[in-house]
This record gives sequence, structure tokens and C-alpha cells, in this order.
Amino acid sequence: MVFKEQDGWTNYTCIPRQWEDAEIMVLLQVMYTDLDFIATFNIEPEVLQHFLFEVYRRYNNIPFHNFKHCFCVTQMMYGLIWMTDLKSKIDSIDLLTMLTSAVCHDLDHTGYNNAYQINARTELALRYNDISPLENHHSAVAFEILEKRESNIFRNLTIEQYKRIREGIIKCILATDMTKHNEILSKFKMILPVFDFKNKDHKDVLMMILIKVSDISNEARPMEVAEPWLDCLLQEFYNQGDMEKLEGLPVTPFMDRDKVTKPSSQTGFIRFVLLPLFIELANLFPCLEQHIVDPVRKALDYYTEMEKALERDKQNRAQEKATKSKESAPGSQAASDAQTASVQECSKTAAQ
Ligand SMILES: Nc1nc2c(ncn2[C@@H]2O[C@@H]3COP(=O)(O)O[C@H]3[C@H]2O)c(=O)[nH]1
Repeated sequence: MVFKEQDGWTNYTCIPRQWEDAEIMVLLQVMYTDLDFIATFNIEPEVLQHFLFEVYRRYNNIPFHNFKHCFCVTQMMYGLIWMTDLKSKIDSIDLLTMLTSAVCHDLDHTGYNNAYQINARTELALRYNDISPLENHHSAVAFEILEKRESNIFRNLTIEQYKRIREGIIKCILATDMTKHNEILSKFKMILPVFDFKNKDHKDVLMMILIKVSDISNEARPMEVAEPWLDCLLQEFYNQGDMEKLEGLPVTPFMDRDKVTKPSSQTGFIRFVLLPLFIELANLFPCLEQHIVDPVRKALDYYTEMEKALERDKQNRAQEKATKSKESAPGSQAASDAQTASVQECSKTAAQ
């Protein structure tokens, strides 16, 4: 199989941006097959195809939160399941919940975050009373797709199983709202010393952590994969910042193109969000240290260097500008030297 652990980590971090959407859809089917979901839950291949096609149709053509991002997140979730040997620790329903949550987690994302939705009083903010408008919407669209018999991959599940999976998917998708980040991470840290895979509350928190890690895992990929994704993310951020300025709304600080640079955006995010989250997950699964923590530390070094270089460049340019304006200012030493030279030149010519 394409993604099995023995194939090596690089297969989990391949370059999906270069793959065609049709190929991605096949790879997603492979994941469902490979995790035994087709056999265990009697999912008909044509229903799975229909479901994935509907999912594909409901991702928008925007710079970052598009179908390829959905694939990356699902691929990371799939990789995490294999690397942590989760199959031997939690049951198939939970695994199916996690993979399907990853597939659906950003359905119909508009490219503008919750802050914008709320400040601009969009239809989504009104519908969901400003409570995680996007994540509520992603989850609702997922179940709209699943309501149709021809694309309901859960149609052969028992009522009890369906209920459990619906509850799990809603919980996982809502957990991707970053305003819930500290709350979820604190819960995880608290239960970590006594973590028990048989305890439902513990398992629920772990599932939320796993989708969160998958969702923001670009920097765990090789730099040649991660950096173009960052460019896409910044493009989407800057679009929103521009729109907020245009509409007279509060400008989201990390989306303001006049204030945020590529390295400044990453150093803070890696230091304060990624590493603290990834390190906790690696405390439960030490094997993840090399796969997700180490590459993120390297990315931090890379962007710290880039930030320093940018700062040096800025200082050099400021110095050059100051020297130039000094030279051209009337009465300055440089100007008077130039003037003297030119007078001397003139008088020499006149004398000849
Ligand atoms: N600065 C930065 N933010 C990120 C990165 N990856 C994810 N995010 C943010 O984390 C958020 C997770 O939820 P969203 O996908 O809604 O939006 C994402 C971005 O705002 C990253 O690599 N750098």
C-alpha cells in the first residue's frame, strides 16, 4: 500500500500540491480501504466514491483552505494512526470518525476566518450566533452530504453506531476552532499522566488533539512542501486583512500585510502553538518526536534565521537611506565637499 509505515515517513509528507484532484480522491479511497473501513462497515465502493466527489465539490477554490489542504490533513491523520499503532488501542468506529472528520473538517470554507464572519455579521455568524460559525458550518455541510443515501458512507451502520460517529465527527470538527486551543490542550495535559485508552473522556480529548495536530501540521513536512503552503496561507490571510481594511472592520493583526512577514508569522506560531501541542502528543507517543517535533524545531531555526536576515536587511536599508539623505541635504559636509570640488573644477576650466 502507498502509505504504510514501513514505506517511511516521506510518504506521509509527499507533495500533494502537485497531485491532480482525481489522484487525491483515489488516495483517499486507499486510506479507507487500508484501514479496513470498507470491510468492517460494509461501505460500498461507489458510495465512497460518491461521498468523496461530493466532498471535493464542496471545497472552494481558495488559496489555502481547499481540497488539497483537506487531503494533507487527512493524510497526516492517517499517518498518525499508523505511526502510533492506534488500531490496537481504540476501536474502528473512532478511527473512522477521525479519518472522516479530517476529510470534512473545512468543507465550504470561504477563506475568511471566524473573526471576520463575526465582525462582518455574515450569514454564517448570524446562523450560528457567533459560536464557531465556520466549524459549525463545516460539520453541517458534512452531514448534508451524508444525508443523501447515495453518498452516505455510514448507511450500513446500526443506529447506535451512526449516533456515535455523528457525535464524534461534530466534536472533532468543532475542536479545530483555534479559540478552543488552550482549553483542549490544558485538558490533555491534565489527563496525560494517567491516560487510559479505555476511558471515553480521555479518548475524546485525544481524538480532538489528533485532528488539531493534523490540521496545523504543515511545518512537520519537509521544507520544500511546507513553505509553499505557508505562502498560500499568507495569501489567504492578506486577502482577509485587505478586505477588513476595505470594509472598515478591525484588522486581524496576523493578517495585516503591512505588519506580518513570512518569518514573523511562523516563529511565533511555532513557538507558542505548534511546539507546545506537538510535544504533548509526543509525550503520549514518544515515536512521534522524530516525525513531528524534530522537523518543527528545524522549521523554527529556519524561520528564526530568515527573520534575523530580514532585520539585518531592514537596518542596512535604513542606514543607506540615512546616508543618502545626509549627502543630498544642503549644508551637509558631503554636499559642501561636492560643491567645493565642482567650484574648483569650474575655476580650472575658466583659467584654461
Ligand atoms: N502562522 C501560521 N498559522 C497557521 C499555520 N497552520 C495553521 N495556522 C492557523 O491555524 C489555524 C487552524 O485553523 P484554520 O484552518 O481555521 O486556520 C489556521 C491558521 O489560522 C502555519 O503554519 N502558520
